[in-house]
Amino acid sequence: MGPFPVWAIWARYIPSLGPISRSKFSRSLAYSVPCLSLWASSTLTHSLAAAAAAAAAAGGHRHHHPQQPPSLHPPVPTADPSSNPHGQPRAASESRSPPRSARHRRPSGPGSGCRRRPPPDLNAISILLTLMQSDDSDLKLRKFSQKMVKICCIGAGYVGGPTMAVIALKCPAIEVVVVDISKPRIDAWNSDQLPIYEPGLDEVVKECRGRNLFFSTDVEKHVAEADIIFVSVNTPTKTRGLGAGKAADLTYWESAARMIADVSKSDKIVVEKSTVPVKTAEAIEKILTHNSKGINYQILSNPEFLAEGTAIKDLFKPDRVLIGGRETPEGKKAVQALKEEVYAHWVPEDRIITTNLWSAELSKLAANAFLAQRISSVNAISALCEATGANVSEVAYAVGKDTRIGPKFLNASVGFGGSCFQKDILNLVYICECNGLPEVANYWKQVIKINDYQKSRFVNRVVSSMFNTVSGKKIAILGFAFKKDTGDTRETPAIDVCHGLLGDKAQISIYDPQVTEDQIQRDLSMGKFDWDHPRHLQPTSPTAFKQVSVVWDAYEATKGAHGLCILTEWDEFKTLDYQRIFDNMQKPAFVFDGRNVVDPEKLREIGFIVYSIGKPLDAWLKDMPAVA
Ligand SMILES: NC(=O)c1ccc[n+]([C@@H]2O[C@H](COP(=O)([O-])OP(=O)(O)OC[C@H]3O[C@@H](n4cnc5c(N)ncnc54)[C@H](O)[C@@H]3O)[C@@H](O)[C@H]2O)c1
Ligand SMILES: O=c1ccn([C@@H]2O[C@H](COP(=O)(O)OP(=O)(O)O[C@H]3O[C@H](CO)[C@@H](O)[C@H](O)[C@H]3O)[C@@H](O)[C@H]2O)c(=O)[nH]1
Repeated sequence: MGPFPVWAIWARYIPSLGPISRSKFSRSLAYSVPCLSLWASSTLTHSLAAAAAAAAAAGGHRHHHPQQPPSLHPPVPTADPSSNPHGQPRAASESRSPPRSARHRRPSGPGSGCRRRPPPDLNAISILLTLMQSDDSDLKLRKFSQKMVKICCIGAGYVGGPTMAVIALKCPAIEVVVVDISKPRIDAWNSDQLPIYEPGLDEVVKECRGRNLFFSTDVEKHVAEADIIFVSVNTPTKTRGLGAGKAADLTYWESAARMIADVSKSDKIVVEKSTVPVKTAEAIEKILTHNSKGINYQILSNPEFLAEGTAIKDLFKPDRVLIGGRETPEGKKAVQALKEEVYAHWVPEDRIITTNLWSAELSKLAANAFLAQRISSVNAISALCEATGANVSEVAYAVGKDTRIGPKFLNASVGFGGSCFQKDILNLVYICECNGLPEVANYWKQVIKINDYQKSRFVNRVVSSMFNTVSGKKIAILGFAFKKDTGDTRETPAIDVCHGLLGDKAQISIYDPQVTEDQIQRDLSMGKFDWDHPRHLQPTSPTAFKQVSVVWDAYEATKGAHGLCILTEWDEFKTLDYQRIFDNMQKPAFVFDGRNVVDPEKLREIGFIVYSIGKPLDAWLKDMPAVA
């Protein structure tokens, strides 16, 4: 099969979006082998052995794929400037540092934003040190280098990019190609300015790119050549039809599976990296085997547990790697192959867990539900703290000291955000409902309800404290990303807080060190769940919010403001000159700390009226209703 333009691939494999070649699909159904022969561990081993021989002949394990187009290797200087996705194809320049002087200029127009990167931190330094030490571990692992395995990852996003970069780093004998339908995103991966900001990522990519790590839009070619295919595409919440607002939309997964079936000529291990509903592997298996043309596929579930902002650290030292497969001899061999060929290169044996497929798929949803539940638990307690005079930090500390509970993930906040928690819990809720378990569904729904309550409670505090109206008042928003150390704004609580304030006609001035004006305007105008589609498919309203301005400096954002809201826990917000901020604000000057990053007592000494989530209330706030 010859090379295919990216858009053609898209149209071809998504029935609802383009003219899929249905006749072709029926044909392949007709000629597919009706009975899937045994998973060819032998066949795969043969192909691996053949590749190994080729690699040996090529003279070493730092193999460059002979067919790798040369254009993949040199950095591509610019990406589509209009691409600043909501976690989707993002212009390379967007998360990067403008010259210092430029930071004082307000960005205007789509894609004009350049954000500075925080100075190198200890985390990045420790990653560099690990990189320097990795030569040593490579030596230990040369035994694997006799085999040349080729990996292709479909989806060059927050998961596909970093995970594959780390696999390439830790497994120099494996060639890893990350493919995507988005050209701007691939261009950015091939440039000096990567499409996502993640501490330590640049160093890892620089080490491997062009050696055994490649980024390409030639999806079909690399899928056809791969032994192991990771699928790390979007799995958004459905917005229409059956299960709308809850169920996972598997359009992108299905299109990837159909494409794999169509272009494969050799046996494959297909790995679910995306977070998917339980039993997705069964559906994928059906698509692949009905189109198999005698090719053997093994489907594995290998969910990703990295958190943004610490992705590289998490990938270097995962708490666990989970691999689920069929409990057949062939399934077990595929699990072993992924374990030994890939993860055993750097992950200790006792951290690699193997399970059946459904346990692995469900564990991912369950893990996120448990994590989010902790945050909703502490946030629920934060409301009670405010009502009673208890301090949520003290309560969380005391509770977390119980070794059965533990101290992590007990920071009260304005609410959890990010692309995963809400989506995955909704997915879990839907699965429970489909399995006739409404009580279980309602239990998990409550985690999201408390999260929504926490966000609206915060907005109510702002409005009610400021004489029950913010109409025409300038409110500064410090922090828009869903957490620190990332430029990602997907499901950030800042969106809901801004909508709440805009609903009361506030004038909003936003500063975030990593998020651009274009992105913020897109976020505020996008429909619920629309953000989780590839950029070119995201519907957005063309109108920008005139009451919203985005500035490059916290002092600029707060100048003349009546109140300021801290919505992301960026370290720099701890050390701002709050006296200077106070002097330049309207009086009375309010601080609403949604992340508990400032010391409320110190700020009160300056003269601020301070609200901190779950902390004893300022005398001023005590007289105000908790709910406006
Ligand atoms: N972001 C996280 O921290 C995280 C962590 C663990 C798991 N996950 C899960 O991983 C999956 C991917 O998440 P992400 O944050 O990387 O998303 P993302 O939007 O950043 O990346 C997905 C990429 O897939 C591409 N894509 C979609 N369909 C494609 C196709 N048919 N062929 C080729 N490319 C295609 C898109 O263009 C996009 O670049 C989701 O299921 C998510 O729930 C995310
Ligand atoms: O004590 C806490 C911890 C987190 N948060 C908030 O919770 C959200 C999610 O944070 P975090 O879990 O650190 O980031 P994610 O990148 O969303 O990672 C989660 O979602 C990923 C996608 O599935 C999983 O892979 C990770 O294991 C899981 O931690 C953010 O808004 C945080 O500010 C709190 O409010 N309080």
